[in-house]
Amino acid sequence: MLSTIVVTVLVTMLLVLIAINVATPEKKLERKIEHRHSISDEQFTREMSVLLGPAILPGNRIIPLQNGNEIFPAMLDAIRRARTTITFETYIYWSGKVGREFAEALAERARAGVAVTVTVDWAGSLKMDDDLLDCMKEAGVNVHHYRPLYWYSLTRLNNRTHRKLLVVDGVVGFTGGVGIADQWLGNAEDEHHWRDMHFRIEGPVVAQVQAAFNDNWIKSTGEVLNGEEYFPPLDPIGNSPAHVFISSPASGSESMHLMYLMAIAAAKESVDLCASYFVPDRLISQALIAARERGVRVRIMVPGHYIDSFTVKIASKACWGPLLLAGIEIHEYRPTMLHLKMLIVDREMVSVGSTNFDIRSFRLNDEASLNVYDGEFAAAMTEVYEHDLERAVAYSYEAWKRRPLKRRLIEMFITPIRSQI
Ligand SMILES: O=P(O)(O)OC[C@H](O)CO
Repeated sequence: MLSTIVVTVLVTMLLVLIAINVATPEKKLERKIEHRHSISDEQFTREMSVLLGPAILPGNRIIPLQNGNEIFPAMLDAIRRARTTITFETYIYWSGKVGREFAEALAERARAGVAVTVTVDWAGSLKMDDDLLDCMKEAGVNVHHYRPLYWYSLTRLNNRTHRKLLVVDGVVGFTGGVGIADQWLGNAEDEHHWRDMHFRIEGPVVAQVQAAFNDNWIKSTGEVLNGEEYFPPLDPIGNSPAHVFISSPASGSESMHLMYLMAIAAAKESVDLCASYFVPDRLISQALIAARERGVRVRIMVPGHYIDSFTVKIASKACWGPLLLAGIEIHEYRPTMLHLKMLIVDREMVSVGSTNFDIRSFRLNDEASLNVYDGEFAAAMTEVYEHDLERAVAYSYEAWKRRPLKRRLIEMFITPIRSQI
């Protein structure tokens, strides 16, 4: 009898100890970041460099690509010109015309002797037929599924790689919002062709894109891809200072969150945000409102009627009230699904890449973003932003208050799980 009690007490203590260890994570960012310096201030870029990891490197050329019409030909052209190495990481890879073209182009290069390495997220590629994988594997492409479903990895099932990275011969890089699927074909001309941007990158910062690819490759395979064919010397080729940085729950998950908070806190004149999935947390909402209160014009562009996630649509709108009331502008893009992820601050800094403006991207997914600190580039991106804005309609606080009761009820169910969507 006594021994049963002792064993029960010991087992209970052990379970409590385990529960406390599991339920007491390290602290996340929870305090507001004050406005101390502006984007053009050297202190701002110095802090961005050291806090996010990779140094800001001068001498890059960043070419914006609009929609599938420009994005896919540019990526495929770079792949077809590869001489030594291709590294490619993507979240969405679905069967279809685009998926087939990429698989065949990658396979062709592998057959020609190029070392082709591909990381495809397991969940993001559930709609990818096996024949595309076979086509690549038979040609010698080294393809890995990121975090496939195994009984022993269930705790990591919710942490996907959402990164979108392509590097060819270590000298040309690409990142942006695009997935490998037919939704992105065309020129955003109707609801079947999404609006998105990707960026062709040349110059010293390409090495950071390569390093970002290596991060998950090492995690998946234990192998590092190095040597001159992956990291050649990269001379300055343009005028844009930039860096590429990553975030992951496995290491430095707060980088993205921190980057957005610091950039918004630094804003003096304007914050222009284009967010395909806009579900801000409390800190981000506070930061946007604080920026507005110190006179910053804050414009947020989100998808309107056309959005592929009903839950995001509901969770997003549920948080618009205080933002609109503070004078923040929210515009709904009309022609098609707006999938672009871009932040422009004070027409000085631009952030683009895979990162959505939601809690999943800040806390759960592996992301990679490119920050460019170049007024000329930011001005060009502001023009693009304003062109898109002409195809959007402003949403008002009055309209938000008039949301139907049914919608408010659904919001009550979705809001508690908004970090997961
Ligand atoms: O997660 P994203 O931003 O790559 O978007 C993918 C879409 O949700 C696919 O439906």
